[in-house]
Amino acid sequence: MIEVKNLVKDYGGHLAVDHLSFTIEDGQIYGFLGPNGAGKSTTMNIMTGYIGATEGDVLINGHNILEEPEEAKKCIGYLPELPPLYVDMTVKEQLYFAAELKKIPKKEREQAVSSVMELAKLSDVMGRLIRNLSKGYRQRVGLAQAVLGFPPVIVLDEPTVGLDPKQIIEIRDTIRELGKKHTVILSSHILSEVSAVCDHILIIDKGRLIASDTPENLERQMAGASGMELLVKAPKEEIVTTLESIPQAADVTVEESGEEGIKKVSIHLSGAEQEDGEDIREIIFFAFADQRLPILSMQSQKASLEEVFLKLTSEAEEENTMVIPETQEEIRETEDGEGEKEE
Ligand SMILES: Nc1ncnc2c1ncn2[C@@H]1O[C@H](COP(=O)(O)OP(=O)(O)OP(=O)(O)O)[C@@H](O)[C@H]1O
Repeated sequence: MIEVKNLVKDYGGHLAVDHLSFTIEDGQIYGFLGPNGAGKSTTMNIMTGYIGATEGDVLINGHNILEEPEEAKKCIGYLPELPPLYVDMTVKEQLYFAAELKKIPKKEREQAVSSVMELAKLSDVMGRLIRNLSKGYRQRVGLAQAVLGFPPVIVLDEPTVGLDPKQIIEIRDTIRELGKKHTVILSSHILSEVSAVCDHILIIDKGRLIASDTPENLERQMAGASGMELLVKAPKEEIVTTLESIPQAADVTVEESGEEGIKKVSIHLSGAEQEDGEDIREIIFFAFADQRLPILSMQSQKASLEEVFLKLTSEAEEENTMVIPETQEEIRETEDGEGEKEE
């Protein structure tokens, strides 16, 4: 289990991570989702002991990454955004070198290296120099390196960035395979990427956690952003009056459909008003039927996960517009985020 408690990273006045807390349970695939600059890499770098935090704690299986870095790091394999590879080494040399750094006992190294080469499908290129490998193969070497020794937790920062569609599918399959026996945390700014492989999604924006749930629950939670579109044969006033009796119909627009006497009705449904088990389609149907107003068509519009993501991140944006830098100095700091640079 990983516990991230009240994590803060301040890059000289620019809060890249802003009091972030979450828990990662064992044996699941977690997606760390957020737009560019949300603070994903910074958080992952802190969680894996690459850089320090300004405030807060990270406990990996009970070991504090700052106080017991060796114990904590033993539990984690990390693929950073730019995998550290020696271009003058062959794939095999690189992996043996990584095995040595990870203190895998000498007699176990051969077995450890060959099993990760098999997992990352590198056996055919084991003798090639890394400088001669394609981006996709380099990524696989980085992944193999992270997985070496099969630590319980695997952290992957944007594992598919820059890969072609075939390579993306291959890496996803490998991640799914890893997820059977390991806790996997991967970051991405692409929603479809995360929803394709993850059991749980953490959405982060401007260094803050704005949602944490299963992909299904996130979609359900957003039922409020869903709506209905109807074609109704009735005058506008009667449509509006009929819909006034339905509390869930929060926002209604009635337009000409193009066909005489038929109106196009768009209903925005308010999630807060919806009760479990009730089907809004039936409620709307009977409301119009009672008034003898024929519905000619009815279509539900469910919020996609993409919309959930956009809505949540834009809500966070709106909240943030309240914080206006006052001095020129603050403006400059906010714009370039310069400060204590860490590599
Ligand atoms: N060493 C640094 N010094 C100053 N600011 C930094 C440094 N590293 C990152 N930042 C800033 O911190 C914020 C978060 O960056 P981070 O790389 O963690 O985001 P991210 O979510 O991983 O984005 P991306 O998907 O673009 O990598 C950004 O505004 C970035 O410019």
